[in-house]
Amino acid sequence: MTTERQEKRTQAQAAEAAERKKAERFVYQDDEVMEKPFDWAQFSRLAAYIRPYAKQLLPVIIVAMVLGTITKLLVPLLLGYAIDEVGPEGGKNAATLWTYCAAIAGLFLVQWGAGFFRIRFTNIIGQRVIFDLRAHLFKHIQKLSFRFFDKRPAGSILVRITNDVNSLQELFTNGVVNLLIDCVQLVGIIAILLTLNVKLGLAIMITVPIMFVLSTSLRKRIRRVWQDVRQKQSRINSHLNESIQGIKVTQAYTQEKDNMAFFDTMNTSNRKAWDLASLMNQAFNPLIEVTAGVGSFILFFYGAYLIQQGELSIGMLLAFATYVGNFWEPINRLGQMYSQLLIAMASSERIFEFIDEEPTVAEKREAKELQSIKGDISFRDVVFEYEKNRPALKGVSLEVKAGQTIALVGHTGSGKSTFINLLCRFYDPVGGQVAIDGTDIRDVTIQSLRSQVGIVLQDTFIFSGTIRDNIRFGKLDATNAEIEEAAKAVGAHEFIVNLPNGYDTQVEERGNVLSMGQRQLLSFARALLADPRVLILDEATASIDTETEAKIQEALKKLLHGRTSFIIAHRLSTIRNADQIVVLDHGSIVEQGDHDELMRLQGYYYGLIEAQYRFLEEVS
Ligand SMILES: Nc1ncnc2c1ncn2[C@@H]1O[C@H](COP(=O)(O)OP(=O)(O)OP(=O)(O)O)[C@@H](O)[C@H]1O
Repeated sequence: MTTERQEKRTQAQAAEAAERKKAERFVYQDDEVMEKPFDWAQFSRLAAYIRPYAKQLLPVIIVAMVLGTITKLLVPLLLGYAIDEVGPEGGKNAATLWTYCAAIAGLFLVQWGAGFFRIRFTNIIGQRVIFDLRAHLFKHIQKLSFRFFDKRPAGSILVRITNDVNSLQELFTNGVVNLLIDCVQLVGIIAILLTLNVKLGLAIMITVPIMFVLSTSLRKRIRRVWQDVRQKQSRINSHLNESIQGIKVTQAYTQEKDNMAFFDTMNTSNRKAWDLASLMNQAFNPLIEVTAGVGSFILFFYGAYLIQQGELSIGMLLAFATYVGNFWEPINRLGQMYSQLLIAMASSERIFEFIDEEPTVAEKREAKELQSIKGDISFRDVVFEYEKNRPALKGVSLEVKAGQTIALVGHTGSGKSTFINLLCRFYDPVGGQVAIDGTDIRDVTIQSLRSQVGIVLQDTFIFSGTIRDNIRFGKLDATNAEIEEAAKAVGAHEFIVNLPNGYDTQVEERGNVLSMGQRQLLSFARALLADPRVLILDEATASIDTETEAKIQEALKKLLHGRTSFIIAHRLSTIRNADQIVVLDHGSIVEQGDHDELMRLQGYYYGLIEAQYRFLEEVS
């Protein structure tokens, strides 16, 4: 029997290990803490977003809140008095009853009106605050430097702008006001209960500590299991995102089955966490009800005794019963609110972490506008490292005359993209200087620099919108005629007019409906329209058909004409036509000159070209 059990256990352990191994393929870091302790400094920072609307809207909310609470507290009292006065001992007539009825109806009306205005105005404030916070965050993120994005996956940035901001929404729309209302209501009820009858009031309050202990200890556990659910859900989301983005690779390597199995594991674990969480929730609510039931039991039992003793009237007992009913509601809600507050604390901490991030490429206070440039570029002993003590450029010096075309070549990781990143000032060098027309690019405004430096990336980014909009991205105020002219100049017009809606054809995000060559031509048109004095081009490595290749070469000639250009070149034809070829290796310029000079040298460049020829011969 024992050996059987042992065998079963070993089998289970083996299965678990296999699952773990499978799960190791995808690692999703749960660096995002779901809850944080309450922090005043952070709360007041959040509250600062309310300030612009406070003067206008807060008075209405406060008046509505106070009116709503007072009327709610008055109703049971009036009910009690009505019963006592009209009852056998009071001896008043039906007219008194009608007066009470009218008064109570009036109170309900006021309560409704107050509730209406309170909800309306808190929602307005909540929405405005979230709108401002999201805008502030997005605006700030747009300004951040590449270093910031190097460290973070796009998904996690997205989560902060969407989920974290949303989790604050509930807090701002209802949370804070409800919290205040509940506190005021609780204090009010306790005061009324003790005033009406101290003995009965105190007797009922015995249940408060029980309720409090139950509520806080259980809620803590419930919070933890819900936290687990959220974490598992967020992992599923990350995996979904990755799976959809990488679906082509998954299908190409026929990994669907494994992928599905992994997803199943995550999905199951999420379901189990959910089951546990909802089970605990279900256990919690009846427990609260039972405790409330104990309160009611004390109320009626002890209340009846006090009536017998002549210390309490029937009306007051009924009033008590209504108050006690209203008593558990805020206590229960306060617990929920507390969880919400802790989640909001974690979210706001993450949001402020981004907002506090300073762009590493900062603009000097005294930065000048870079006037219309000629296009002379110099790199003077430029040193750069992405990570400490791992230089990506080791003292690079280069002089380029306006209008020249420079081909940057070198093995992968030699520093070509880094060179370009520094020229666009996506990063600042740690040593040396990059200058345009003799001016250090750190002394000018980023906007005036980048508006004169155009960049065409290898992986052309196509935004969702029309073809026309995508070209217009180069110059937002371009007319349709200018757009078509640019497209014609680079030879893109022909394929565009053959699309179903010509220039108005909708292309989805990343331009999946367009071929590689078409996307390139589109990005050339975009760059030509922008008409920058300095052009940077990361040439696509993928080979395309010879006809498109010829078109692209033709377009390139147009694009490069009359501007200083830097091309991370992969095509021999582009390299040959360059005025200067700069060969980089391990972050240093190892050779420099035109094609013939470098070939004669039979050095590094010669080796690169030879290797390319050999490769082409082997392939063909
Ligand atoms: N964001 C980054 N963070 C850390 N290191 C980086 C980063 N980008 C590049 N590097 C490192 O800097 C060095 C130079 O990279 P760079 O991208 O400039 O090379 P490259 O010549 O453009 O390569 P490729 O031809 O493959 O694009 C490499 O060692 C690379 O690993």
